[in-house]
Amino acid sequence: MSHRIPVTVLGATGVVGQRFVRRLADHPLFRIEHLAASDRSAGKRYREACAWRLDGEPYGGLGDQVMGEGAPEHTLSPVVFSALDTGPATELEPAFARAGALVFSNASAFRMAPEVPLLVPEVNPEHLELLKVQRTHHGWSGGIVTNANCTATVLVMALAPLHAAFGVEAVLMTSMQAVSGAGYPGVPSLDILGNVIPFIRNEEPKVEEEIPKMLGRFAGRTVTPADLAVSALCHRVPVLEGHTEAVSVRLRGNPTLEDVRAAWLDWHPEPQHLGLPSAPAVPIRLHDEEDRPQVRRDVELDDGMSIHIGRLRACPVLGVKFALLGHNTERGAAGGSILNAELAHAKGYLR
Ligand SMILES: NC(=O)C1=CN([C@@H]2O[C@H](COP(=O)(O)OP(=O)(O)OC[C@H]3O[C@@H](n4cnc5c(N)ncnc54)[C@H](OP(=O)(O)O)[C@@H]3O)[C@@H](O)[C@H]2O)C=CC1
Ligand SMILES: N[C@@H](CC(=O)OP(=O)(O)O)C(=O)O
Repeated sequence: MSHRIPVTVLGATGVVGQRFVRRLADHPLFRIEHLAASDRSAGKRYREACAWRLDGEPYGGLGDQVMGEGAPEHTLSPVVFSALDTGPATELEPAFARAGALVFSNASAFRMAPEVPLLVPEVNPEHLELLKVQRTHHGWSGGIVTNANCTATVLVMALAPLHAAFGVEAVLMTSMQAVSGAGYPGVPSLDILGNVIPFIRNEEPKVEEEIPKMLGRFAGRTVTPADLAVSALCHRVPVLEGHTEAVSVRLRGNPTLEDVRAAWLDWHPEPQHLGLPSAPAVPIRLHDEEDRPQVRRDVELDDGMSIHIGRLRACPVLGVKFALLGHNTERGAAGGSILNAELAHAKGYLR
């Protein structure tokens, strides 16, 4: 496996960063060269810089690796996975791209920049070509590819087959989001235990603007956002991992529930055709039981990379409604970013 591409993980101490490290520990295409986070962590061994919070081999076997300074002069690799907070990402991600790295980012800093792909490989693989526009625009040899907000990622995977088959006109989505979405230490236990908090800062506008970009049409140089209305109502609930979403949609032509179900079942997107290592065999798992999907029973299936849909039924207001579930820190973060990098590799952007 010596030909694996060296990578840097920025933000390696955090909730998402640790998941990157676990996934990359035995990845067939990538190997971790550098670990970095803030100045607080630089110079420490990885095991001293943070407490490992995941199952599996602690620290991905890299507990003794000394953490570097998160700047391209110190920790440049051809591929950079960024699990940085948005503030430091705004400065550091372009610095790494300028220095020649292809940065796969989880942060929201550049998601809506017109020249930056906002990528979910099953949904809009062609948007990756924006990298060429980006490189010309900035004169970079590297680049930035972002994944979407975790709530938006799960939602867009459910909407994409419906948009392709019928056209989505309107979406109303109410989320119940896990505490891991707020990073570590996140929401204080005294605030969230036995409680529901009907506010997550900036979450609703992110979902409402990211969905049309991802479903938008790429015409060689730009993405024209899809013409659909999205309304998001976001809530924090006392769940560890997994965002549940109650979704109502209005589709063109008022298809039947059977047509909707067939559109999901007939969806065979590009990552599955390409056999990308992190692509789940079945990206959408449909549940027929009356009380599924459930976080505790379903969200870890397929290493957290598939989404789950159940309770499909008629909506008297918008036409169709269903329950949706996805893993916020895997599909919605680390796993999604690594899948983006696998797609870039398959398309020849990485050697
Ligand atoms: N959690 C989730 O479900 C999702 C998160 N994201 C995004 O991923 C990113 C990481 O989130 P998450 O892991 O939850 O957050 P955490 O708060 O758990 O981790 C933040 C990471 O950023 C590092 N960091 C903080 N300040 C700086 C700085 N000034 N310079 C360099 N590094 C710094 C921290 O390092 P140190 O330990 O040294 O302080 C830590 O490694 C965020 O942009 C978030 O919005 C995206 C989708 C889903
Ligand atoms: N805000 C999301 C997680 C997140 O970090 O989103 P974003 O990457 O858009 O900042 C949540 O709290 O569940």
